[in-house]
Amino acid sequence: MEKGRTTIEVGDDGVALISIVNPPVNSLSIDVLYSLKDNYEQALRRDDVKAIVVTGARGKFSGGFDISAFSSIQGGKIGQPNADFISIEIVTNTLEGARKPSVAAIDGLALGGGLEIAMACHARVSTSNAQLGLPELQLGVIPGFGGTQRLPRLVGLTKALEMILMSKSIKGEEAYSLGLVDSIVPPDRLVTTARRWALDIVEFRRPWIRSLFKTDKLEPLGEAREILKFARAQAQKQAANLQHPLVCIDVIEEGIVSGPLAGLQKEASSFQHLLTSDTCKSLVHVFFAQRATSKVSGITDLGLKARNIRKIAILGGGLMGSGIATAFIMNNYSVILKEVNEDFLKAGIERIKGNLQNQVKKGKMTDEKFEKTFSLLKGVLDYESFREVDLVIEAVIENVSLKRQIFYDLEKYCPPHCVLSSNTSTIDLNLIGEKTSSQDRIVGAHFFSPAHVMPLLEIVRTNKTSPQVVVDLLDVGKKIRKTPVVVGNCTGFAVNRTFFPYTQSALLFVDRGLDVYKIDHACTKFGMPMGPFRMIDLVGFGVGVATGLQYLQSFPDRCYKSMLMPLMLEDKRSGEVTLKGFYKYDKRRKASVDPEINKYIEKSRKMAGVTADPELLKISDKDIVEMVFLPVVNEACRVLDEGISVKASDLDIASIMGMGFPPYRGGIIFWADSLGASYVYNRLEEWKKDMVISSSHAPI
Ligand SMILES: C[C@H](O)CC(=O)SCCNC(=O)CCNC(=O)[C@H](O)C(C)(C)COP(=O)(O)OP(=O)(O)OC[C@H]1O[C@@H](n2cnc3c(N)ncnc32)[C@H](O)[C@@H]1OP(=O)(O)O
Repeated sequence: MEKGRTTIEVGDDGVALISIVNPPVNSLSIDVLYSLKDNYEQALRRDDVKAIVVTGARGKFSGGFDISAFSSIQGGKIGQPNADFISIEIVTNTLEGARKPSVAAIDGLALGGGLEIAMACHARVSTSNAQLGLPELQLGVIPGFGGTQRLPRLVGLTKALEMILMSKSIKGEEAYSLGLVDSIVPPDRLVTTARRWALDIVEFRRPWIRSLFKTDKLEPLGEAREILKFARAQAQKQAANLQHPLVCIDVIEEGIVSGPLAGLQKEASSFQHLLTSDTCKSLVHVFFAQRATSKVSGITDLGLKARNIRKIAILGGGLMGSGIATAFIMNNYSVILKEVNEDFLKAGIERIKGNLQNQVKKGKMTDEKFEKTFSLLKGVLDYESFREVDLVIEAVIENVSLKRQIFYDLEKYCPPHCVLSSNTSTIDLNLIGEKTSSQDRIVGAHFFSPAHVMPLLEIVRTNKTSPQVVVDLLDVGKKIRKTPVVVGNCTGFAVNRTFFPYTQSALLFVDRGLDVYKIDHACTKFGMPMGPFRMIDLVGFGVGVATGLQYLQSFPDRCYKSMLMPLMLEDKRSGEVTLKGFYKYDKRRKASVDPEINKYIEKSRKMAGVTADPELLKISDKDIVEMVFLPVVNEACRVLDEGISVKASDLDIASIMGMGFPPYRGGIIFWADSLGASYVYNRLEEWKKDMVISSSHAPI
């Protein structure tokens, strides 16, 4: 692979154009940074150079420090970069401190270290579409090349904190209005404008600004301290387990209180320290694992090109179908929604309209865009208009014979190139396609609810699904901004199957004496958005019991048959929809504990023939988390062993995006690896001995 570098080209106007060249995103490898320093020094030495313009090759300024180097540093393959040297010697002394002015010409990306280089230049010219930001916190580190010091001085503390703590990037236009860039120009005039700007600085027609020493945008000290205090409280509230946002705030504060040079020193040492933290290792793993999901051996390496899929038909306008339709129209696809009668169709269309109206309410969609998006939807009651569709997604209720009939009909009405997919979350696709001779184009497109919000798309292939169909769906998934994982066919597929022990073990431990709310609390403290019981309430007991039955049929050897949910269902407690489940809910759906559940628990224990073990009441949150998640790890290993998932990292992404597993723990398998295989094995063996699991009563 070619090494990253920068190039230098001196024009007749006396401007040296230094370009960052390191495809695909012009990341800043150590080679690039040293080459940047060399070329700057050359420009400063040469008498024919009056000023410098820095830009990125092929319309991208830079995507920031080379993240692949993070893994190499963490794995000990290469030494730690000297952040002090890069930030102070290269970025501050050589670039910002140069005795010739420089201007950044920004197109495409200026992220992380990329924006930090641009901020060290004496002015910035940008295109309106450029994307500027400091997303380092997403990787478990903080900006390390001066970003914590220069951004607040360019845009003010409040905006800088918002951009850094939320890893929020902004477009060129907004950057201009904030003062982060000095001018917006079309791409074809970018470099010429930047050259002219640099010469104007030489000729004193424009100011020569060193952003590190700007003070006009900084709030007065007292006010700044209040803003930082608020930011600290917010950071702790949002992710109590994370340290690096707090470190970042400390570093920013240091610069404000003790001056920018002290701030730079603290930033460099903190960056260096965080680079080898567990959080950074996990988040870097997640970054690459997410990108690896769309590289599927034996499918995406065959040289197949995705076909142009434009017309989509969706069967079923229930919660899932309407969510899926929303996801497609929001990404400019024409969608036909089919229902069985006028009333259902109307309800489905209303749901989709409601989803879009929510976007408008949240300020994410204009009224005009709403009208345009909604007009992409067409409701129908028959298959006539299916003759031209490229992709069908069936999202009707989980009933095998109904689905079988639907696919039989689809084969008759849809054109032969049309991809026939099902959104089933559990049913074997071979059964669904049994009556057809189109099994090569039958595939699972399993979305997660709410489908227009949740980022994961599980693409399920059977032994007969053609690679072309998978390639097509991968492409469509990307276009509707989903992260796809390609998996094999079995009950529950990869994601739900891996996670079914999450609720199973929780139910088992409640029968054995653990407290429902203590389990949920331990899981949320670990970083889950909600514990298993709150999740069951949200999904609804009806679905919970039905899927439990499916697992019982497919995996009878390892299903725990708790009576707790069926008992509660008998009393019409079925979760959040009935305002009563494991929790009780007020009208605004706020959950609170409900002592009434104890009577069901007692009954359930009795039916299981067990008495509560008082020892279990004393166990730590760490033990609870392991008791709930290690069985999930065990199932994940089975899923890998059977080839349902081909890469462990796919399950990491699925656990994060489908189940809310905390990304800063790297995903279910990455987390298990951090504990070690023998530790996981020994703990599971321990519990197996302690708890002889009865299987004599009705399923969950
Ligand atoms: C000291 C400094 O303060 C520290 C830093 O700068 S840390 C780095 C800060 N920068 C970032 O976090 C940006 C990370 N990258 C991104 O968000 C996105 O990749 C992007 C917005 C740049 C481009 O997105 P998109 O066009 O969808 O393409 P995407 O598939 O993500 O990336 C394209 C390729 O570039 C790679 N890539 C992207 N950013 C990279 C980076 N900073 N370093 C190394 N590789 C990078 C990806 O791994 C991917 O490689 P692949 O094709 O082999 O899978």
